[in-house]
Amino acid sequence: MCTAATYKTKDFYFGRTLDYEFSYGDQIVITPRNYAFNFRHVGDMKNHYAIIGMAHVAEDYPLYYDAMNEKGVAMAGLNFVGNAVYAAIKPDVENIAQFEFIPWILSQCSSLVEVRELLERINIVNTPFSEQLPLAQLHWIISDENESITVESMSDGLHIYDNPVGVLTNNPPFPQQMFQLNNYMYLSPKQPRNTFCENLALDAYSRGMGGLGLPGDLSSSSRFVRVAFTKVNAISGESEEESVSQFFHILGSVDQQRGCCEVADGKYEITLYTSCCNVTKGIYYYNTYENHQISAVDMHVENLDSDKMICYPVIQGERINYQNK
Ligand SMILES: C[C@H](CCC(=O)NCCS(=O)(=O)O)[C@H]1CC[C@H]2[C@@H]3CC[C@@H]4C[C@H](O)CC[C@]4(C)[C@H]3C[C@H](O)[C@]12C
Repeated sequence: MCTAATYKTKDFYFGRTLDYEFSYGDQIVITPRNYAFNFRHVGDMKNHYAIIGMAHVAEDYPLYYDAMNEKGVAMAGLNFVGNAVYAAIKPDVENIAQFEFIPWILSQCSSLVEVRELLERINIVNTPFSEQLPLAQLHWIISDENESITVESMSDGLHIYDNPVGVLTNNPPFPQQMFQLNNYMYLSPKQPRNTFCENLALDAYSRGMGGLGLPGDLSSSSRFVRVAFTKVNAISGESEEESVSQFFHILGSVDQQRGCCEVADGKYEITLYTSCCNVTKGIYYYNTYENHQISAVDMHVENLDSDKMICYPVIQGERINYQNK
């Protein structure tokens, strides 16, 4: 399971949790403007917008999980198992392998308007990266500071949905996730009034009762509702520290603790990492299950005109700030 969300203060923020029982081995990867992307079916792209994100690197190629570009567009791939179906190669369209989708969009789009145009010509195809890395069944959220969309490639074709709430989890398909929010329209951060029965002396005996009924479990539909409620009500100051801190709290509402979600005998899904892109400034923040401290990589510190990939390892291990020794 995974969860993605957007957040706006002075700057625009986008990020995700990546929940799984093991890591593929990931790094924070920058592909500068002159790194050549050799697309499998549409040829080489020698220059493009610079990209930063979390990726597994194989054969000098960044297999991005989530990333943003220098123009303010961000996107993430989340599991969509049992529903994702990729197409066969077709003539007269842009055939993009599923693992190329993030580079394809982020290398050339400076806004969601441009993303929508590019998506009119795209065919997301079932070409695997390699024998060792077969097709991942994913769907995607793509955002800029003005809007978000969800992209789902299914057996009945490619679906592009407006995503007015700016969050995504896993199954079921996005329209069903949005529909279930109808069931929670009564939730509120305010204390409830007694509309149950005016003759009963009901008492709002605890704070937070306006949210009673918000699902608390780790299923993807429950995480969708929970993170949506948290995100739409979240308030913070506008500074970078206050915004980033608040963003981690929003995704913290759907954090997965080891032991609570068994996926096989003795194997547990956990939140391996949480990311927070400052999409306006090109700074990639993250923390991990084993390291709560927020680390950051700023793309604009690098030579973005280079033709070589730039990689930073994920920093693991808790750093505890002892105050008296
Ligand atoms: C496992 C993750 C989703 C986590 C998740 O949602 N777990 C819940 C399970 S459940 O849905 O709740 O049952 C996903 C998210 C992004 C994926 C990579 C995308 C690039 C690349 C694509 C290639 O084709 C295959 C290898 C590749 C490195 C992919 C590996 C893996 O697939 C990644 C990490």
